[in-house]
Amino acid sequence: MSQSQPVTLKDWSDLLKSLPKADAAAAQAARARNGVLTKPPGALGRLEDLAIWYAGWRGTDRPSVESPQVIVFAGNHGVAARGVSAFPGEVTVQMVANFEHGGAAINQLCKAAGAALSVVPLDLDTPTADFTQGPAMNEAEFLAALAAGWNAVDPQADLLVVGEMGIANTTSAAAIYLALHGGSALDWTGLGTGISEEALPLKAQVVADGVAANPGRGGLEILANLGGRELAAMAGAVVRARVLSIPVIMDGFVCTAALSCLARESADALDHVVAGHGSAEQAHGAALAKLGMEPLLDLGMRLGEASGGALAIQILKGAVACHSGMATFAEAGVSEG
Ligand SMILES: O=C(O)c1ccc[n+]([C@@H]2O[C@H](COP(=O)([O-])O)[C@@H](O)[C@H]2O)c1
Ligand SMILES: Cc1cc2nc[nH]c2cc1C
Repeated sequence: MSQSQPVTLKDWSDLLKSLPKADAAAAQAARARNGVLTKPPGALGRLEDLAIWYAGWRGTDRPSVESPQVIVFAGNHGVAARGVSAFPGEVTVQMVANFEHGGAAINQLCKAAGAALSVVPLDLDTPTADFTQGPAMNEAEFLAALAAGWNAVDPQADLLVVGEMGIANTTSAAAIYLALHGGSALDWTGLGTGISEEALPLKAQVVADGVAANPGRGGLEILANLGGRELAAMAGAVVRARVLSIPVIMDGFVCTAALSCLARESADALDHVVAGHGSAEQAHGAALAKLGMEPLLDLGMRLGEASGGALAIQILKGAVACHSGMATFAEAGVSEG
């Protein structure tokens, strides 16, 4: 589908309200095929619905996963200066170099999954503003980050995983959840890269201050005010994937925060997205529940950098391989129950 790139905030908001739907006929045909494959009905559990979901978005009842793309967006946060992370802000740029040299977990997980990795650093020399003092990004900065996400998607990919790197961005994510869902700052604040339990109240106070300083409650508004460039870019990439009919696996706590802002703008915005894994960050389960999503994996991971999403590619590949490659009862001469 040729959808021109949104430019203004109104373009983004209009597009979110008129997103393309899955191919219902392809999904129906895939459901019928699933019903005659050589297995007891339902015996492949969630893999069955996963394959049908993928078929609907790819527009064919026997799809395959050949060209997954993983994108890691990186951004720096003004709020890092508040002492909310166990690591200093310079680790963001250092880890980007590590991604580029192949030394990070995500490099190995992409290799293992047969996925292409794109690394997109976003103005790392210019951290976003400290959101306890006002919006993290102005409109121009926010639009540039959304556009960077849009442009990073390979139109030839048949699956997209988005993830991020950004010291202090679990503070940003917690503030987004508080703004979206309410409750108390402590409900949404966790240990991130591994701050001490003693440091948690200070982090929660920064989260509360950020939400108090930024009263807007629209999804894009919250993303601009409390997010960061890498969060906005993940959102931009996921919208582009939707118009290209590329299904998406999302990563953990930070990724889910960014995409939850899209769901606030439009209830069906994440229909082409599944949750790759449940992060160990304590509020991720509640955040996924708000989206009505269950993660594919739950391995106690809390790394970010798209790692949980990249690992989940292998689950999706398994689901789609069974769906498209298995024999039917008729083909195999197996008696149905
Ligand atoms: O997304 C998650 O589930 C997640 C949970 C904990 C930490 N992270 C990663 O750790 C960094 C943010 O942690 P922090 O403590 O600096 O806010 C950032 O680079 C994230 O990719 C990510
Ligand atoms: C070393 C390190 C690696 C990461 N990868 C994603 N977030 C990260 C945060 C740190 C601190």
